[in-house]
Amino acid sequence: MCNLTRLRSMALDSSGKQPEQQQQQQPPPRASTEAGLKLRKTPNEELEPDNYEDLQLDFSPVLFSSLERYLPEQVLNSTRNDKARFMRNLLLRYSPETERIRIQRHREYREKILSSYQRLHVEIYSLDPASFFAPSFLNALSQKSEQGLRSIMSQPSAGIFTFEMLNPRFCEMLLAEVEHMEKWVYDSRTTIMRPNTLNKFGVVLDDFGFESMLKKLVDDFISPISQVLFPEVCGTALDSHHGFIVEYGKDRDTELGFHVDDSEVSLNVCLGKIFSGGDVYFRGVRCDNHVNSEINDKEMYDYSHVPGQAILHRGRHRHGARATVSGHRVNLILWCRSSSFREMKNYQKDFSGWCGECRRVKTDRQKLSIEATKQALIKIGAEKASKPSAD
Ligand SMILES: O=C(O)CCC(=O)C(=O)O
Ligand SMILES: [Fe+2]
Repeated sequence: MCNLTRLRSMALDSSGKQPEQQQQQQPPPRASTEAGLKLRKTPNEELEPDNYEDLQLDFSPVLFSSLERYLPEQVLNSTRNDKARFMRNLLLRYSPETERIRIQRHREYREKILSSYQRLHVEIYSLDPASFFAPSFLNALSQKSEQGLRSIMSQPSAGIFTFEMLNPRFCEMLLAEVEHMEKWVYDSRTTIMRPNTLNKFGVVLDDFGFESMLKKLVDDFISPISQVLFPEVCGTALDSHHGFIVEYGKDRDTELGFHVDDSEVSLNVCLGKIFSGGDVYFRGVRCDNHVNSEINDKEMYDYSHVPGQAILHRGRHRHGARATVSGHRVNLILWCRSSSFREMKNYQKDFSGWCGECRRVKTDRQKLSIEATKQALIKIGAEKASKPSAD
């Protein structure tokens, strides 16, 4: 066992999405609008809510689908856009002032990018598997079987999967696009919104127009793969994401502190360039109650990045990145979330299936109770002590 420095939960600060706890909050059930319409006290369980994922909204689309079940009849009968507008206004009305300002700033930031950023490689904004992916990845997926998928996966440590994923040409184009974005940010004197609370460099791809491409990547590839590799969190599907670039090297971030991601599953792909150092270290999966518990030796795993190669791991798999000692390392990170898992987690008490510490405690308890039963049986003479007697 070794000691652990206190770990941080990475939260978003600029993506326009809510940190985990806030995202799960529902507005007060009797919240009312300016027009005086009241939300239902209980959700309409029979209603099949609309999907809001393709709309530019200030809150998670999943939140809109959940909230729709509380809408009064008068609003339910209107169009999807009208319902979205109604719910957005309601959510804004019940958000704290600081949150409202943050949402407004983020909206203006995206609008500025949309109206004046000129894309360098237009072709990488729509998913094209044949040109994005490495042949081995395409080939494995074309087999449409678990065996085909597992044939390209290495699992060097429990719950960490590595595989060749991206084509070198696609990596080059995305790297060039990122440089082009940074130049635009500098030239236009825009204050860039960073990916999360730990990275001081890097850029959110969703803000720069990659949202629908990344959504398709999650829907068609990462979600089905995760359903096979992580059934405990992806039983249904991954239905939202936060996609960004991290950068390390001289004049950039050097390393990344020990943390867990705000995701069910995280994809981390190295795009290049030439660098040394920058290994990612993993230290076991933990639930909220045990993020700072000790490390078991078996949970220690260090991974060296290779351009084009991906790591897929649980967001709750504690990790950090060591210093990039020379050169420039750039990675594509995709935090993928499942709303159904998050809803379930609210009342799911037993995490022993996936948290290393819950599992250890449960096993210890089982051992103790087996031993206690044995001792009780010995006491009442129903069983002999384990050591055979001399005669
Ligand atoms: O630098 C890396 O490879 C890890 C990045 C990471 O863990 C994150 O951004 O959440
Ligand atoms: Fe991370």
